[in-house]
Amino acid sequence: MQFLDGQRPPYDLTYDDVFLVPNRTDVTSRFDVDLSTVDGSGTTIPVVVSNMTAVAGRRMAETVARRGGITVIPQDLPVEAVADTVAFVKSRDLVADTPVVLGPDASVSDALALMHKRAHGAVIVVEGGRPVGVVTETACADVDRFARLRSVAATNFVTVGSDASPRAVFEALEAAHEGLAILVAPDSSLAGVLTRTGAVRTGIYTPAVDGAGRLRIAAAVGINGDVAAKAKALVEAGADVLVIDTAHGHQEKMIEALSAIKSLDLQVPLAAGNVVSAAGTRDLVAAGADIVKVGVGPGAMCTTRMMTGVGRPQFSAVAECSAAAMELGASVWADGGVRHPRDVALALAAGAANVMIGSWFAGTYESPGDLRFDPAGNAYKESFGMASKRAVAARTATDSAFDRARKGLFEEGISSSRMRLDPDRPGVEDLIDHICSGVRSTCTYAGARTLPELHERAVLGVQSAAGFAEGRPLPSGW
Ligand SMILES: NC(=O)c1ccc[n+]([C@@H]2O[C@H](COP(=O)([O-])OP(=O)(O)OC[C@H]3O[C@@H](n4cnc5c(N)ncnc54)[C@H](OP(=O)(O)O)[C@@H]3O)[C@@H](O)[C@H]2O)c1
Ligand SMILES: O=P(O)(O)OC[C@H]1O[C@@H](n2cnc3c(O)ncnc32)[C@H](O)[C@@H]1O
Ligand SMILES: [K+]
Repeated sequence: MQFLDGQRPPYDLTYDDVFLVPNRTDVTSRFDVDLSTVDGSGTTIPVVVSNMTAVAGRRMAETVARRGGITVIPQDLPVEAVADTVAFVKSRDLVADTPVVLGPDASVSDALALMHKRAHGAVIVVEGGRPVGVVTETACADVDRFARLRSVAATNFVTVGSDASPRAVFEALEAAHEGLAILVAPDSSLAGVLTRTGAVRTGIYTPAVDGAGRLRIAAAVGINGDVAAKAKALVEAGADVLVIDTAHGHQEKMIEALSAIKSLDLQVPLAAGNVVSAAGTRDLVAAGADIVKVGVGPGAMCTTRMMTGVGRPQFSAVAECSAAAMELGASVWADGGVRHPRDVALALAAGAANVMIGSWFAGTYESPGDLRFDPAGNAYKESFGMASKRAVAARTATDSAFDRARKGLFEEGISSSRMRLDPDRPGVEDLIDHICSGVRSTCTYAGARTLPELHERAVLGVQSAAGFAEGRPLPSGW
C-alpha cells in the first residue's frame, strides 16, 4: 500500500478519508479475482460476522459459511449452547438452504411468525417427512390467522432431486416461473430448498469448509474465568477458529488468557483483540495470536470514543497493525465501522486479511432477533452493543445483585437500536453479494487478482469531506 505521490498525512485516517486510485490492470474480469484469505481461518471471502448477540446465531453462521465467510458465536453463551450451534451448522448442506418446516395442522399465524427466519420467505408443509405444500406471505394475505396450513398451502410447487445440479434447479424454476425449489431425497423426504438466486450463487461462491468438508464456524471467549478450559471445550465441540475478545486487548489479563490457550496447542487459529497499535499487535502475536483483531471505537453500537476519548481512526489502525502483524507472519481482522462495500475494500487495501461486520448484518433475516415493523411499515431488527447495559445485564445475570449493579455502571454501547432491513437487500447473502461485487471490482481497478495483491498494489489518496460527498449517489437529485 502506498499513498498517492508519497503524501502520507501526519494525522490518522478513517475509511471515509481515503480513496483508491485506479492502476493500469491486466485483470480484465471481476470473476478473475480470488477473494480467499490467507489467515488460516478458511474463509473464501473476506467476511467475518462479529460476535454480537443481536447478529451472530446459527442461521447467520450457516448462511454466511455457505458463501465462504465465517461467524463468531459470542462469548456470553454457555459452552453447551455453542456446542449445539456448532453441531447444527456442521450438519448443514453446502448447497441447499435449511427449510422452515411446519405440519399441515399448524396455523397461518405460526407460519407468519417463522417465515422470515430465512430469506427464501416460505414455510414448507411436511407430513410424514414428505413435503406436501408451500406457504408464502402472499398466500397468507387474506386468510384467517387461525386457518390451518393444509387449507392455504400451494401444492403445485417445484420439486427436484437432491442430487440435481444448481443449473438444473435454476432451469426447472425458470421453466415453471417459480422462485423456490423443494429438494427431495430418493425416499421423497424433504432435503432442503434452493432459490433461483441461491442456484446462481452456488456457481460464484465456495463454501468455507473444515477438513471433513463441513461448514466452518468460530467461537469467542472472554478473558475472565477459566478461559483455557472453555477454549478447549469449544474446540472439542468443533469450533474452527477461537476468538479471544475484550474491549482493551492490550492488557495483562488478555496476555495471560491468550498464553494459557496457546499452550494447549488446540490446532485452530487464535484471533485476539482488540488493539489499535503496532505495540499491541506485537504483544498479542508474541502471546500466541495468529490473528489480531483491530478496532477500538469504530463500531456502530459503540460509545467507547464518546465515553473515554480512546480509540483510533480505523483505516490508520488497520494499516499500522497489519504492517506489524505481517512482519511477524501474523494477520489482522479489521473489526467495526463497516457501512459500505468500499469500507471492506479499504480495510483489505490497508492490509486486513478479513473484515468483521456486526450491525450492518443485524438488519437481515438471518440475524437472531425477531422481525419487527415500524409505524411506517419498514421492517427492522433490534441491535445492541456487547458492552451496553443490555448485554452487561445478560452477561452478569448470575452474579450477586451488588456485583450486577457495580458492573452496570460501566456501560459502553447502545442498548437498543433499530437496524432497518434494506428492502433491496434484506438477506445477509444480498449484502454479501453487494460487498463481494464491490471488492472484486476494487481489485480489477487496482490490478489485483488476490487480496494480498490488492494490499501490495493499492495507491491511496486522502480526500476532503467534499470529496467523499461527491462520491455519494444522489437518487433524488439536488
Ligand atoms: N472494539 C471496541 O471498541 C469495543 C469496546 C468496548 C467493548 N467491546 C466489546 O464488548 C464486549 C464486552 O467487552 P468488555 O471488555 O467490556 O467485557 P469483558 O471482556 O467481559 O471484561 C473486560 C475485562 O477487562 C477489564 N477492563 C479493564 N479496563 C477495561 C476497560 N477500559 N473497558 C472494559 N474492560 C476493562 C474488566 O475489569 P473491570 O470490569 O473490573 O474494569 C474486565 O475484567 C466484547 O465483545 C468487546 O469486544 C468492543
Ligand atoms: O460492524 P459494527 O457494528 O460497526 O462493529 C462491530 C464491532 O463493534 C464492537 N462492539 C460491539 N459491541 C460494542 C460495544 O458495546 N461497545 C464497543 N464496541 C462494541 C465489536 O468489536 C464488534 O465486532
Ligand atoms: K462508534
